[in-house]
Amino acid sequence: MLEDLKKEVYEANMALPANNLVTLTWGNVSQVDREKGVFVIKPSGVDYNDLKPEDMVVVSLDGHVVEGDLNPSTDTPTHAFLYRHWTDLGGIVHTHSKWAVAFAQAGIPVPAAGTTHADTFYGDVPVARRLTKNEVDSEYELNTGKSIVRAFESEDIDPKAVPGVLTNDHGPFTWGKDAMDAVHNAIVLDVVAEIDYHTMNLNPSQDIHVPQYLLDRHYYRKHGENAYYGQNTH
Ligand SMILES: O=C(CO)[C@@H](O)[C@@H](O)COP(=O)(O)O
Repeated sequence: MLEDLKKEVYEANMALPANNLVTLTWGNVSQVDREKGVFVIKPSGVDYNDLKPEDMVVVSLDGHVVEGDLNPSTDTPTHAFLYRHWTDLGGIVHTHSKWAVAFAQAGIPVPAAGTTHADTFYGDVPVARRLTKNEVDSEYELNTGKSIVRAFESEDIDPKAVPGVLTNDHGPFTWGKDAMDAVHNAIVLDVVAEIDYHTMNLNPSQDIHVPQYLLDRHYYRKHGENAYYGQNTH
């Protein structure tokens, strides 16, 4: 069952090493089928060179394996919580991409510093707070999902407008309308984190945030009913 979705999720997973977003096996992609109430995710710890579409694991939205011979990604409870909580999400990516992890480990949001950022993220990419020992010792991955949602709700950030987060001490999660869209956002996040790192070092005393009018212009020329970037017409 779900052979087309497994193929799509496999291809999205393979796009991670192709875009230098993963080292070894440190990443995972999933995509949900809302009608069937399941999502498909990469198996845990399998070398990308050995990965096959049929290895993808089908999981229910409450996080139980429905189909597949391999253990699903260890981050499955995080994906499941995000799909349950944010019902518009179609695909989720987690990586340990280097520049985003550097910001995550420093506990610093990726600032909305220029139009490269504004094209994809309508504001800073926030950091979900460090988990407590109790949260890590019991249901670590579920609590990671909860900490992500809390970061957005406490700062009143719309997850559709800012489709990514840094989990403190761990790394980035991004999402989108489907798995490939979430991969696109993971690529952008690592690029803008690298650019921001250099911008901050070149001029440490400057507030590097892009002005609101440029943030608006760049975000909305790619998103919403008045988008005109690329082949959009209205
Ligand atoms: O950080 C970790 C494991 O410690 C995971 O996020 C990462 O390596 C990906 O794990 P999976 O291979 O998807 O189980």
